[in-house]
Amino acid sequence: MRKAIATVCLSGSLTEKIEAIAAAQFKGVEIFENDLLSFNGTPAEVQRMIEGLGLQTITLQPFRDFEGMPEPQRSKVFARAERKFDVMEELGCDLLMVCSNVSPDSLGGIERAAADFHELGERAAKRGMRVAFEALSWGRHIHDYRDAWEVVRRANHPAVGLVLDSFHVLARGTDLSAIRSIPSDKIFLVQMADAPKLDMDYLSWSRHYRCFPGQGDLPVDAFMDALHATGFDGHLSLEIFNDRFRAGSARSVAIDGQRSLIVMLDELRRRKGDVSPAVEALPPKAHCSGVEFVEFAVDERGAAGLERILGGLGFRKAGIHRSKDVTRWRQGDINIVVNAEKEGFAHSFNITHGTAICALALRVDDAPGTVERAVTLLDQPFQQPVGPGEMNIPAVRGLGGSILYFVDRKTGLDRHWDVDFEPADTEDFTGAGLRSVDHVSQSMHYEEMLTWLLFYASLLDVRKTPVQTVIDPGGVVQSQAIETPDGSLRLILNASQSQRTLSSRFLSELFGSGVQHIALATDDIFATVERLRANGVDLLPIPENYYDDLEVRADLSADDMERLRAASILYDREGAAEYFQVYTTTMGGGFFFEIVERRSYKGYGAVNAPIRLASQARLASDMLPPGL
Ligand SMILES: O=C(O)c1ccc(O)c(O)c1
Ligand SMILES: [Mg+2]
Repeated sequence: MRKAIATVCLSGSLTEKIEAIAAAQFKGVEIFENDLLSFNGTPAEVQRMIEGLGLQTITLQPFRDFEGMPEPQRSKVFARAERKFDVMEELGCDLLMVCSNVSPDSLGGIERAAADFHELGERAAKRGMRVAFEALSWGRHIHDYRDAWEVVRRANHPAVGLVLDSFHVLARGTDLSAIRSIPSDKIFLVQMADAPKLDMDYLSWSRHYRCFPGQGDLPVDAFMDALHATGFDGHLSLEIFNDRFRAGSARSVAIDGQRSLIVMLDELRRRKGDVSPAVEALPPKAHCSGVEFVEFAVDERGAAGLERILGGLGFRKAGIHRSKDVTRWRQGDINIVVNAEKEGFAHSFNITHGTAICALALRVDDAPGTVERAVTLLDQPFQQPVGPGEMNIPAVRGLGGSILYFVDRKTGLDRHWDVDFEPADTEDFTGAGLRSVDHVSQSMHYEEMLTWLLFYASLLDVRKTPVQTVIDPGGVVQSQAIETPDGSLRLILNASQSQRTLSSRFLSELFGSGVQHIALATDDIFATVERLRANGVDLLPIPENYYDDLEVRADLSADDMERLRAASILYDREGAAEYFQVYTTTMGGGFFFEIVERRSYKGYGAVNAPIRLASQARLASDMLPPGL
C-alpha cells in the first residue's frame, strides 16, 4: 500500500503543507479543493511543486452534491464536473473524488445514482480520467459504504470506483464483512482516520475530532483486516479534519501521520504475515518494566534546594558520578539523578527551564532495539559525549526537548550505577517508606497532546485510558494516562486550552512542556506522612469541606476519617479498591511530588483532582512558593 495524506490534515499554506508532506516521506498527496482555490498560482504551478518534491497528486477532492440531482441542476452538475477535469489535467491528477450528496434537492435511488455515475465515468474516460465515490456518514441518501459500492457496481464502468473512508465506515459501526468481497481493482482509494469515542452527530465528529490511526478509539485494525482480505494495494491516504492539527506544526503533524501508518501497517503485517507491497518489519514494541531513574537539571543553588527536599522525602545520596558533577539519590526502587554539570545537555536544559526534569530512563527488555524501533518511527535519537569507561545509554528526544533513556539487562546497561557512580553515604538510614515511581505526569500544549500520545503508544507496549476532563479553578484540563498492563509504567499527559490552569501556568513558568509532578508509591501512607512531617516537609493543605463530604460519601469509620483529615490525605474508592494521595507544596517553577498508596486501585483519583488543583491555586496566590 502506498502512503499518502490529504492537504486538509495540515496547517499553513498549500506550499507549506506540500513541503511538510514531502519531508515526512509520503509518496502521494490528496489535494483538498479549498487548498487549491486559496493558492495564489496556477494548478500547473502546484503540479510542478508537487513533482519537484517527488510527490504525486492522487486525487482532487471533494466533488460535492453530484448524484441524484433532478434537472435543471443535473446538467449543471455535469458542467461543473467538466470544469474540474480541466483543472485536474493541469494538476496532473487523474482521479476525482465524489462524496455522497447532502443536498435536500437530491433524489434517492441506487439506479438513478448508478446512471449518473455511469455517465460521469464516460465523460472522465474520454479525458483519460477516473472518478471514485465515497459515502459520507451523513450523506442524504447514501451514507453506508455498501450502498456506495452498489452504486459503483451498477454504474458498471471501468472509470468508476469506490472510496473507502475508515471514519465513515467505523463511525456508524457498519458491519465490515462486505468489504472483503469488493474486488480490489474497484477500490480506487482508501482514506484512513481514527477518532475518539464521542456521542455526537457524524458531521461535527468528523470535521473536528478525527485523528491518526492509534490516537483514537475506532477499530481501525478490524477495518485494515477486512481491506487486507481484498488484496488492495493502492493508495492508503490519511484524511484528518482536526482542530488541533490545524493549529499545530505542519511538519510535526505530517511526521505523526507517517508514524501512525508505519505502526498500523506493521501491526497488520504481524497479524496477517504479509502486506502488499511489503513493509519494513519494525523491532517489536518495547516491554517496559518501570522507571529506572528521573534526572533533574540543576545549577548550584538549585542543587542545594532540591537535595534538601529529597532529604526531607527520605532519599539518601547513594552515589557520586565518577567524572561528572552528578549525584544519585535513592529510596526503595526509586532513583533520582541530580545533574549539576556546567556544560552539556543538562546544563543547557537548566539554563532554559531552571530546576526541572531533563530526562527519564525506562527499564525495557531491549534498549538498542527500542531505539532502533524509535528511529524507524522517525523519532529523534539522542547522543551525547560519554567519558572513558562510562556507559553509553541509548536514548531518544522526548517531550519538551527532554531525553528518554532506555536501560536493559540484556545488554548489561543495568550495570550503569556501578560503572558510572562511586557509592556514597552508606551510614544507617531509615527513609520514609517510598518504594517506587507510581506515575509521571507531564504537562504539554493542547496541540501537542496527540503527538506525545502517539510517540509513547507507538514505541512502548502500553495502553491508553480514555481522556478525562478535570476542572481546574482556571479552566478545564484534559488528562490521559498511558500505562503498561501490569502498571509498572504509568505516564499521564495533561493539557489545557486555558492559559490560567496550573497545567498551562507550569508551561509558561518552565518555558515549555515537561514533567510537572512525580507520584511515588508507599505501602503505608500514614507512616510516610508522619516521617515527612518530622522531616519538616510542607504538605498541601486540604479544606475541611472535602472531609465533611468524604465522610458521608466513603462510608469510613470515624477513626479512619480522622486519620485522613489529620494527614491531609485525599481518598478514593472503587469497589473494594482504595487509593490514598498526598502532595508536597510546589517548588519554584510549579513542580511537586505526590505520594500515593494503592490498595488494588487502578486509577488516578480523578475525583480528587479538582480539590488538589484548587488547593494548589489557592497556595500559589496566597504566597509565593519558596524558590529552590
Ligand atoms: O467533511 C466533508 O465534507 C468531507 C469531505 C471529503 C471527504 O473525503 C470526507 O471524508 C469528508
Ligand atoms: Mg473521506
